[in-house]
Amino acid sequence: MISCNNITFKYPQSDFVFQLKNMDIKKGQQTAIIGPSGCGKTTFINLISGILKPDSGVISVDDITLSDFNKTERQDFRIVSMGLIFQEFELLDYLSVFENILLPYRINSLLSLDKKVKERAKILAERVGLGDKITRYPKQLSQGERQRVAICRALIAEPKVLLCDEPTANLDPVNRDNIIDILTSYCQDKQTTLVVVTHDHEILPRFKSVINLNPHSS
Ligand SMILES: Nc1ncnc2c1ncn2[C@@H]1O[C@H](COP(=O)(O)OP(=O)(O)OP(=O)(O)O)[C@@H](O)[C@H]1O
Repeated sequence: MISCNNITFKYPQSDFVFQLKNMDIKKGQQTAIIGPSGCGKTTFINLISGILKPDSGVISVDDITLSDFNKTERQDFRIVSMGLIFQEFELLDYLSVFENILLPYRINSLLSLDKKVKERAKILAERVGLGDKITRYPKQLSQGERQRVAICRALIAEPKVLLCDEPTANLDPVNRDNIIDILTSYCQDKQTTLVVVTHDHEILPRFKSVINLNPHSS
C-alpha cells in the first residue's frame, strides 16, 4: 500500500508547490494518475519513488516511511522494491536486449545476478514477445519493442510497486494497447501495485482507479 498524507514539495528554482492532502493506493491496485500539464504528475511519481523528498508530510510504502529516509536509504529502497518506466526508454545502445534487461543487476550491488535472474530475464522477454530478439541491440528494435525491453528491465527485480511515467506517450494505438495489456496482466498476476501517469484518456477504462491531480478538480 502506498500512502501519502499532507505532502508539500517545492523545487528550489520554481514557484510551483506540489500539495497532496491524502491518498492511499492499495497493494496490487492498478491506478492511473491524470491532470493537466504542469500539475505535478511527474513530481508525484518522483516523490513516491523517493527520488524527491517532500518538504513536509508522510509518504509510506508497505508501512515503511519513505519520507523519513535519507537519500541513500531511499535509493536502496527504490532499487529493491520499485520498478520505474519512463516515456523515454533510456536503454543503453551498446548493450543487447538481454543485457539491458539485466542492467539493474550490473549497476546495483544490492542485487545479485545469478542463473535464476538470467532465467527470469528470458521468461520476461518471452512474455512481452521479445523471446527471439534478446541478442539484438536497441537500434535494431521498433519503438514498441524498446518500450517492452524497458518494461522487462523495470520488472526484473520483481518490484512490489511499478511506477510508469507516460509509458505509452510515443506509441501508436496498437503498441499502446499492447503495453497496457502487458503491464496490467503482469501486475495482476504478481499482485504488483501499478501506478501509471498518463495524458491518454483512451487507456483510462483499463484502470480500476483514476486519480486526478488537478488542484481544481474537487
Ligand atoms: N527540476 C525542476 N526544477 C524546477 N521546477 C521544476 C522541475 N521539474 C518540474 N518543475 C516544475 O514543476 C511543475 C510540475 O512539473 P511536473 O513535471 O511534475 O508536471 P506534470 O504534471 O508531470 O507535467 P506534464 O504533464 O507536462 O509532464 C511545473 O511547473 C514544472 O515547471
